[in-house]
Amino acid sequence: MSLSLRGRDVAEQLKSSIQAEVIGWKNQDVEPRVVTILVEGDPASEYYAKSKGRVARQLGIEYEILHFSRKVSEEALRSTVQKLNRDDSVHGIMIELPLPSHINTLSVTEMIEPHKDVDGLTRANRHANITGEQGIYPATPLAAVRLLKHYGFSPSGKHVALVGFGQTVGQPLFHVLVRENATVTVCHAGTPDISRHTLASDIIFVAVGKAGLITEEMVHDRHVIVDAGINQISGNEIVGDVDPLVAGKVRAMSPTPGGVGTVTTMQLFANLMTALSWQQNLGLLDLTAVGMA
Ligand SMILES: NC(=O)C1=CN([C@@H]2O[C@H](COP(=O)(O)OP(=O)(O)OC[C@H]3O[C@@H](n4cnc5c(N)ncnc54)[C@H](OP(=O)(O)O)[C@@H]3O)[C@@H](O)[C@H]2O)C=CC1
Ligand SMILES: Nc1nc(=O)c2c([nH]1)NC[C@@H]1CN(c3ccc(C(=O)N[C@@H](CCC(=O)O)C(=O)O)cc3)C=[N+]21
Repeated sequence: MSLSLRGRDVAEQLKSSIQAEVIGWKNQDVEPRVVTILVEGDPASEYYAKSKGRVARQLGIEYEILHFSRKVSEEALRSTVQKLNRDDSVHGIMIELPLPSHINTLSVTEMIEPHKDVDGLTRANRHANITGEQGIYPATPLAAVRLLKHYGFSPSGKHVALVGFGQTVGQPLFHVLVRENATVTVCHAGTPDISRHTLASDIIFVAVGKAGLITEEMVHDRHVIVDAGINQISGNEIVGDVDPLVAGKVRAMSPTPGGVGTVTTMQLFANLMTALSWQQNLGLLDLTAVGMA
């Protein structure tokens, strides 16, 4: 029987520690507050913006969605971000991606004050993740590693096959894994024989966005697999990048839904706590200690 790396317990544990921190801030008269910029028209973005709101409520964090029409100008979004940067009652700013094609995404995300950039999207925070300096690192990579470590699997000294080197997950995850002392082989669309690399690895992380990409022939029975992929198939069904048949062939695997995504939402608010300490000049938390709840 293979082990299912479910995210729920991990998220619950993280939730308790965030709740305690929120109470700590409120005792100091700081009301943790985040604002999400949502350009209407992308159903997935609207769904995630709302689900983050539900989690925020459970945590006692104030959460506001600013809605914009699809025709919104780049300048309007940039000036909104600037206004939020200056507002001391706002501790975190999130922009739902993707933005409509007439908007240069980077020109908007770069406006976010790095101390309020809970998604870790800005150049300053991306760079911090590469060098290991103080910063806010992207939530999904932190969530993926947190999930793995929660179940007692350490990437340290292990050979990891990382499949997918995208901006949101794979690329930042590479740096987190190397800092965790893993030896990482990166596979992407240009890699001819991915199975060669997965079969030589101990742990597989996958974040591509292609259902059924990782098949039975690509795994062995000692593999631990963390699947961050999200694919919407037939109507509302969500699946990962790993063929479901693989689950029975490996030592452990994260399910989708119920795996990395569940932890990601909570990790965003853990990032907000990091942002708050940074803003209040109390020094950053140790971001490399993703295994510490
Ligand atoms: N669980 C969660 O909380 C989250 C999940 N996601 C999901 O993670 C996935 C990745 O997202 P993101 O980082 O934005 O990815 P991108 O779309 O930016 O990049 C995709 C990556 O996959 C690679 N790739 C494409 N086709 C193949 C293939 N056939 N074989 C191997 N590699 C391939 C690309 O290669 P190349 O570099 O050569 O083009 C690229 O590196 C998506 O499914 C997304 O929905 C995203 C955010 C949060
Ligand atoms: N800069 C940026 N950062 C992101 O973090 C980011 C992004 N862009 N673009 C879109 C994707 C998508 N994303 C998800 C977050 C949580 C769940 C989640 O909670 N999933 C649950 C529930 C799914 C369901 O309700 O069926 C699960 O997998 O179990 C999913 C997907 C973040 N994204």
